[in-house]
Amino acid sequence: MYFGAKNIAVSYGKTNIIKNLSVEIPRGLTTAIIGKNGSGKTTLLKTLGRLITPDQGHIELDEVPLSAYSNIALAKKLAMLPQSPSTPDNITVMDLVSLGRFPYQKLTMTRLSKQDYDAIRRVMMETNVWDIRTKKVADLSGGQRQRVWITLVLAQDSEIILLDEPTTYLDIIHQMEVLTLLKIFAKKMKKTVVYVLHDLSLVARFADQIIAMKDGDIVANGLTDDIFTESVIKDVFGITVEIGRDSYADTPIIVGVKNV
Ligand SMILES: Nc1ncnc2c1ncn2[C@@H]1O[C@H](COP(=O)(O)OP(=O)(O)OP(=O)(O)O)[C@@H](O)[C@H]1O
Repeated sequence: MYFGAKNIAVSYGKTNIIKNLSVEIPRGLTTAIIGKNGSGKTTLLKTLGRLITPDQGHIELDEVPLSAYSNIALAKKLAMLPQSPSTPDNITVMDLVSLGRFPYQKLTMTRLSKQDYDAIRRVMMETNVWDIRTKKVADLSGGQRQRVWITLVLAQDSEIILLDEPTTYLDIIHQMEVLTLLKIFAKKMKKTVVYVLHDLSLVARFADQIIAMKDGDIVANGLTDDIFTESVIKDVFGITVEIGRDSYADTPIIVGVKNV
C-alpha cells in the first residue's frame, strides 16, 4: 500500500520551497526527516498531512490522492501533530485526548462510547498521562503537555502518524520514552511513523529510515545504517563528524564533531 509524494511542488505565495519532489514513505516503519533550519522539512511533513496543498503533483495514500479523502476518512488513516499545537482554553487532559477519537464518533453522540473510553484509557496508560487526566492542560509543564498531545494523536488510532519535532520540551529520558513508544507502535501495530527531528543522536538511534533534505529537495533517503554516514552529514549540515557504533542499541552514533 503506497504512501508518498509524486512530483510535488510547494510554494508560500510566490516563493517556491519544494520544486519537484517524489518520495515513498515505507509503511510500518519509523522515518525521520532531517536537514538544516529552513530546508523544507516541515513543509514536506505538512504537505504529506494535507495541511498544505501542493501547486503541482500530489500525495497518494493507498492508491488514492489525498485530496479525494473526506476529513473523517483521512483522520482514520492519518494523524498529524504540528510543531506548536495551540491548546483550547480550560480543557482537561482527558477531554483533549478524547478529541483524538472524533473520527469514530457519531454526530449525535454526546458521551464517549465504551470502546472510545477504553481506547483512550489504554493509550493514556501507555504514555503515562492517565494519572493527570483531570488536570487542566494549561497547568501542565511543557513536557507533560507535549506528552498529552502525542497521546491525542495516538488515540486517533490512524495507520499513519506524522509528528513535527515531537520531543520538543522533553528531557532526555522523556525524549527516549516517547521515541521508544512510537517505535513500538510502528513495529507492533504496523503503524507508519514520520517525524521531523533535529537531534541527530536520537534520529540515529530510533529511526529505521532517514529522509535528508537540503534546499527543499531530498539529498539522501534510505535505511538509517546507510544514510547516517559522515559524508551525508557533511553534505546536509556542512559539519565534519566521526561516526561510531552505539554499543547499547547497535545503531550509528556521532562520536566526534569537528569545530565549525
Ligand atoms: N507560512 C510560511 N510563509 C512563508 N514562508 C514560509 C512559511 N513557512 C515556512 N516558510 C519558509 O519556507 C522555508 C522552509 O521552511 P520549513 O519550515 O519547511 O523548514 P524546516 O526545515 O522545517 O525548518 P526548521 O528546522 O527551522 O523548522 C523557509 O525558508 C521558511 O522561511
